[in-house]
Amino acid sequence: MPVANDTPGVDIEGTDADAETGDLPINELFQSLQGEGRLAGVPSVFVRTSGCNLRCWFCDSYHTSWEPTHDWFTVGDVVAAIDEYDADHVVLTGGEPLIHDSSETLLARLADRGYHTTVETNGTVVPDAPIDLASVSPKLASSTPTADRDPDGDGEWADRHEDRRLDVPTLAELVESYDTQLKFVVTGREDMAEIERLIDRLRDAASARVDDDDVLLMPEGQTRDQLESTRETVADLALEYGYRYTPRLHVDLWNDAPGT
Ligand SMILES: C[S@@+](CC[C@H](N)C(=O)[O-])C[C@H]1O[C@@H](n2cnc3c(N)ncnc32)[C@H](O)[C@@H]1O
Ligand SMILES: Nc1nc2[nH]cc(C(=O)O)c2c(=O)[nH]1
Ligand code: SF4
Ligand SMILES: [Mg+2]
Repeated sequence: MPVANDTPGVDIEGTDADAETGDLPINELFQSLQGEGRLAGVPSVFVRTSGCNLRCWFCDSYHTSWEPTHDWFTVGDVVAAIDEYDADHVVLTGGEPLIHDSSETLLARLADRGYHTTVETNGTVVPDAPIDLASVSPKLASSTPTADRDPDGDGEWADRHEDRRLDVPTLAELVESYDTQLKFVVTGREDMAEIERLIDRLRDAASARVDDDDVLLMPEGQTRDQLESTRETVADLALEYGYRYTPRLHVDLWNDAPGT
């Protein structure tokens, strides 16, 4: 269900509109196969919130970050919409779902109802909520929207993105609190030194283990054609470094069309 846009172009990040009402800005809600990560292939209901505290230049969900669009749903309405599907797995994504306090309420309600929940998050916020799989995608330097790569301007977001994108204590807390996969968007071999350094720092900072097979390399690409040029390189890097590779099944199957 793609939802209508009642507030075109409004930058909801940094506002507390949702905190006042308890409602969630929902960009889309649909059923598909989980396309990424450890649970790739599992039928799941996706809830995509709008608004993000980062601005990756490659964001495949442009209408939740660079130009957020959404309708406001009560948590009860979201639960009712999920219940319409015959599914055991729910994926809460965005945008950045964890910037909204009501995502915690939603996750608690879903746990009470017996759903398995995955949260797709950029790893800059630690929630207080039950989550079965924290699917954390820390953002590398190659994600920064410098003027030459900005999809929407001249690099106005670059400094804010750079300041916010990585916080090792926050990542350590996530790893300690939840069953976690670390899913890096890889643009090329140049990303590997930063990934290795970050994993080392995280292992030093966190009391929980971070195994090599909790680290997933995912090729950057919003379309089949773009993935065509990155996936083999990234698969080879996974083999070389001993990390896991994750496909992007929804791009391979449906070219990341809305609602897939
Ligand atoms: C749109 S994000 C939403 C969740 C959260 N903001 C985050 O970044 O993890 C969902 C997933 O898509 C990944 N992603 C976004 N754009 C991508 C691209 N162009 N290629 C590969 N993965 C991408 C993100 O890294 C994340 O794992
Ligand atoms: N099929 C499918 N799998 C996904 N896994 C993570 C997604 C996301 O956008 O967070 C996603 C998505 O958008 N579609
Ligand atoms: S953190 Fe996630 S939603 Fe936000 S801009 Fe990056 S990929 Fe898009
Ligand atoms: Mg996606």
